[in-house]
Amino acid sequence: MNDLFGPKSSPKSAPKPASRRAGKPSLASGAEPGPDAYGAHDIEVLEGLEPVRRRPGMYIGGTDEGAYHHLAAEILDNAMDEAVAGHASTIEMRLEDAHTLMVRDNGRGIPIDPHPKFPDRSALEVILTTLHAGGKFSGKAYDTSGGLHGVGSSVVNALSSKLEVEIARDRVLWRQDYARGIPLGPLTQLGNAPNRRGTMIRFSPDPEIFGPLAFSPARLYRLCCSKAALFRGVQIRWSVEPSLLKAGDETPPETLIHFPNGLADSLNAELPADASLLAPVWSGDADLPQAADGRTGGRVEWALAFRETGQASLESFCNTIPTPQGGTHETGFRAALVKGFRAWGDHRKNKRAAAITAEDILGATSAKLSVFVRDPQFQGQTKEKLTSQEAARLVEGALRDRVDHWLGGNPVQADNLLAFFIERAEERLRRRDQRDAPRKSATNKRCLPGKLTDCTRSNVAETEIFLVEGDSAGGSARQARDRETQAVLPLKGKILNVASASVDKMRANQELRDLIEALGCGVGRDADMSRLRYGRVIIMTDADVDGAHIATLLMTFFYRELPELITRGHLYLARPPLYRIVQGSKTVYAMDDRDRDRAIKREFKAGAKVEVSRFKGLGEMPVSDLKRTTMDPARRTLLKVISLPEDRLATSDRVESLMGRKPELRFQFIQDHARSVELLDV
Ligand SMILES: Nc1ncnc2c1ncn2[C@@H]1O[C@H](COP(=O)(O)OP(=O)(O)OP(=O)(O)O)[C@@H](O)[C@H]1O
Repeated sequence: MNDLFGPKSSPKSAPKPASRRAGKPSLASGAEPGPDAYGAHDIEVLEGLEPVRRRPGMYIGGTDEGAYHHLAAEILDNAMDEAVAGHASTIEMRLEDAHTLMVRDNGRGIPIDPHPKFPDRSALEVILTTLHAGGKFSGKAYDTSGGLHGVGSSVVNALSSKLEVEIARDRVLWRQDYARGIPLGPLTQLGNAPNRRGTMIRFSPDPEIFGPLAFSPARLYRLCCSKAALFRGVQIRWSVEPSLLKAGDETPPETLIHFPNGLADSLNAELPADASLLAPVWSGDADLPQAADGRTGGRVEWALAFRETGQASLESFCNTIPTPQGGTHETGFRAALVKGFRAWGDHRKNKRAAAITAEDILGATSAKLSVFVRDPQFQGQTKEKLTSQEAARLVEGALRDRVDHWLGGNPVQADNLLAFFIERAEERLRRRDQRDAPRKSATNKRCLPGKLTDCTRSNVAETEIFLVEGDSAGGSARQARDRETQAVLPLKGKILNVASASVDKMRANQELRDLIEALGCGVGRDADMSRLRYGRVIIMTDADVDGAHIATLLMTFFYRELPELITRGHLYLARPPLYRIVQGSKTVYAMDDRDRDRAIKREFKAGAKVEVSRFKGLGEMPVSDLKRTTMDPARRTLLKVISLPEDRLATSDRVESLMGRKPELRFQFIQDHARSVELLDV
């Protein structure tokens, strides 16, 4: 076996090993290191703030826009820590020019007395020029701070072409200036400051590190809003030099940001006006158990909006630091919610509640969670994930009781939510079973696509399947459907154009395969209508040009591959509205612009205000509207797709010219008919 560490050349010619006894390595005579030899001289020891400038990514996660704005967050976080500790009430952030930001607080001010370990330097200078210097290690000066590592300010200083700091303490104002982490002079007393206290930092990120990047007013403003929502005891005065706001930028040039109801205020502000909520926003806060030494154990605060439709989200924070990658506080939060709802199910003797998971709840919820804990552990300096083990237990413990109380105090609401989550859980299980079915049983011949949400009734004539455009519309349709008779199959975007595709390409296309499997009756020569699994096949796409295109592709597919679906009258088009028009308690839906204008003129009182909303797509449409206008058999209108026998030849020609392999025919048709197109929705 080769000795991996042994000499590569023959023992005879090998240089003698360097002596270790001398205490200092020596080189064998005549063996001067060549210019390429790797030795001690290659090992650099970076001192002071040099490592930050050489490897900024390690401290701020990179040198991109996110990292650039992370510098602002570091300074703002220090001011927030001062506020959360009860020493500051107002923070000011001003974007003075595209590259210069000023942050000021009215807290205690960074200490300026000489540091005991470095008596010739102020604590301020030590903080700004030394890594791992800070007042948050012991927990004496701050209970639950976002700062932990003692590097934030020094990193900002190292990466700034200039940084000015002013401290107002004991009615005296001090100032020191830095460039790239190096003090430009001593800390100097500027004079008396009888009405001022706290810290002001003005800095400009170094273009040598960040190139041409600049601050984004919108991003900084959002940062201030999200911080202010996390601590109701603080107000943030935001301003930006107005010339930095581009046309159309909705960022206010100056405003006072304050959320007296904390997370609930900010969640409400972010929810779309027409968000269909299953219950009013639920928010609250609770203390975490005290530490053994009697000091505060911290707090947890939450706000939840249970949504019938729309995008689910969970935004979490620890000690005001955003944790986009979640962590242990989220684990505790999820556990408290799921256990709470299952317990409510037990209380209601509803055994089906046992199937609920945290995903079933949070997959239909916009939520915010903020915790304040002592000595938090994060992953890395950018602190994107909380890893403190005890946070899960503390948060779950504090929240569990509150969930129980809330559900018990609002039983009707609790029952509604429970039913909704059970339905989500059962649907998830059904999907899983459908996916696993062919694997579980070799005798099960039918292999239904995983995306299909089937209906339960066995009498085929009474059932229908909705072919919908995309997963988001699929989600809404699943909620709006009648589970017994209506199935939903979401199709991803535009399906293959079968009129111009080869048979092999068609067979390989997953969307078409899913569709064929769901219908169950085969296509082409294999088609057997007696095996069709639904009485009606309904194409339901958005009421816009893309939707019409998808519907056309589907109709072409059926026309070519399963014509009997049309000739026997099984194929339909749903007619979702494009507009909802409301005046007082009256609501009217309109299919298109003309319909809308006519409705406004004829159906509503003239002069009074009407509210018109345009549905961006089926996925955005509130479930109740989708059900009422498009899916409920008692109230909807469907268009039946027909092909008259005498027209078949003409239809076939037209399909070939519009959808087939000869684009020149399509072009000719568009030219011939361009004048008859009145309105194009693009
Ligand atoms: N605005 C401020 N008011 C009072 N003290 C401050 C302020 N900003 C910074 N300090 C003091 O300076 C110390 C160092 O701050 P720095 O930002 O370098 O690190 P940190 O906040 O302790 O930890 P982290 O590196 O995790 O942010 C803080 O611990 C605090 O004692």
